[in-house]
Amino acid sequence: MSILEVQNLSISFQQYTSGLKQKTTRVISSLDISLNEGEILAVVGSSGSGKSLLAHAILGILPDHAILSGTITYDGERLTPARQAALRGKEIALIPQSVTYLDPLMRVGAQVRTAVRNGDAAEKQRRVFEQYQLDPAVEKLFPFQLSGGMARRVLVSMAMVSGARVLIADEPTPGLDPAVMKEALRYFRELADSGAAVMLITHDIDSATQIADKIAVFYAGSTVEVAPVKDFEESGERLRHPYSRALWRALPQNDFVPIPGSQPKPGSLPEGCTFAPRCEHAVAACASVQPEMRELRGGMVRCVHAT
Ligand SMILES: Nc1ncnc2c1ncn2[C@@H]1O[C@H](COP(=O)(O)OP(=O)(O)OP(=O)(O)O)[C@@H](O)[C@H]1O
Ligand code: NI
Repeated sequence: MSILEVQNLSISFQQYTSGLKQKTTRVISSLDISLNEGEILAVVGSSGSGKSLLAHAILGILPDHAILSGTITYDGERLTPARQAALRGKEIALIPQSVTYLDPLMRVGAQVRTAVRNGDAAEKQRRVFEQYQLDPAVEKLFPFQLSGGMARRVLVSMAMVSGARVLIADEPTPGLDPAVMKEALRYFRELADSGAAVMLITHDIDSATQIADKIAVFYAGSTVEVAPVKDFEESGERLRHPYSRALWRALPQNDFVPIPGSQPKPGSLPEGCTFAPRCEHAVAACASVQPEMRELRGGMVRCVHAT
């Protein structure tokens, strides 16, 4: 059952260009996504495609100058800013992409303990530190005294002790050593198997295919495809969107063929399909109308040609 639904989400930023002139730049457009209990949805896509902004929109932590439209529902009820504040870190937890989200003035053991909702906080914090190979002495340290990898393990620990029903992990693994990374991924799987919904934002398609149930592919501020993980196999011929196939084929273990061109920047998005300028199947119509997301073979795709 779906626990979190994002419908027709768009996000823009209003920025001053020169003097008092304002410019509105749309960074996410008409994005739909849903998270199911018991499932891991991996979100992949290149840098700047809008993955972190989606996470921040769900948590209600976008910067003040962000303009948001569309609806986000949690447990069948619309998420308002007040509800987001009440659920944040409790029912909906984030492992942020940046370690600057730790409170600089609070010892890290105490920070992790504040995230515990049920049971013995001290005991849970000690156990989770052990699980992620953090020495008991780390408890007493402040964030600035941690290495990048340690800070990341503290962030993962905080989310893990929260007992949240929805976990959004934004690039949780870079800088972790392979053993700790494997442990974290295994734990995401366990969380999902115990009924939570997990959104794993990652550049690492390989890890995503190992633990996710579905993969959403982002491109230039929206999803171009949502596919069951089994479609990411062999040469990717079961994938629905030309960009997903290109992304899959560009991996070193596949053909290692790069995609010519680059993702358009917000503010200079093409009129029609955002991928059309790089797509070998593009026809005139692709350049004029942005395709709608539609269901196809047990997944979703935003391409008029996909069959
Ligand atoms: N506060 C902001 N003001 C203006 N533009 C922003 C702001 N935050 C993000 N953006 C723009 O929104 C777009 C999406 O950013 P986002 O951080 O969501 O990308 P991402 O997919 O998470 O990338 P990465 O993989 O590098 O983390 C980028 O073009 C970024 O420059
Ligand atoms: Ni990001």
